[in-house]
Amino acid sequence: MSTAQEKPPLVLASRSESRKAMLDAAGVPYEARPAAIDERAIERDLADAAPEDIAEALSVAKAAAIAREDAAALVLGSDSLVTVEGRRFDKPRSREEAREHLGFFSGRMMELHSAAVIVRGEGCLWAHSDCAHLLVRDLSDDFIDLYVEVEWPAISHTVGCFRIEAMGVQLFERIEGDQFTVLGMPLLPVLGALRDQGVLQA
Ligand SMILES: Nc1nc2c(ncn2[C@H]2C[C@H](O)[C@@H](COP(=O)(O)OP(=O)(O)OP(=O)(O)O)O2)c(=O)[nH]1
Repeated sequence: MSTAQEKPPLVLASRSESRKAMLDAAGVPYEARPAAIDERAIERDLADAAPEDIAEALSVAKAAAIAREDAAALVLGSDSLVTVEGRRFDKPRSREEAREHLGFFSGRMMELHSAAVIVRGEGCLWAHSDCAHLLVRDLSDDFIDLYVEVEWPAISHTVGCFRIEAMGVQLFERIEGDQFTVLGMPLLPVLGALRDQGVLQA
């Protein structure tokens, strides 16, 4: 007799293909359930907070939204945001906005903050944030036009207007920091927390 499908012990409160790809590649059993939260409203309430605190708060909001629906679930939430010289950038809403963002990034240092949390019921069991530094080279207008034509609409789903695993790598002179943080989630600390929670074999 077939046994009921084992319910994966972990819920990823995200629609992010990048985060799902990281967990899939790492062999982490999970179920993805995107959280419907108003990120912009939360960011407005946290306008003066440090970027890492905003990323952590958004991660908690996503995970808590799912945990409210399923009190037994262990829920992983994550968020990434980009700042350049103190100015925060969300995902571009149009080709034109992507070109504007890239024009501002040119020649400047980008900070990519990625946070992750684990929530069960009302409680946040674990939280972590990390920051990577990406030095954007001087970008010509012709390059920006070509880049946006090639990478749109994929970059409409990414903070910083780039996929590092695709043509986005051409934006940078130097990258300092964890590769997974750049991809959108501090995976190594997440795996450690999942071992502590018994989701993964220690
Ligand atoms: N493929 C790819 N995605 C990246 C890269 N850097 C950042 N991202 C993605 C990861 C996230 O999906 C997105 C950051 O936006 P958010 O943190 O708001 O997550 P998103 O709205 O995608 O999903 P979620 O809110 O978690 O349901 O940017 C990269 O280099 N490559």
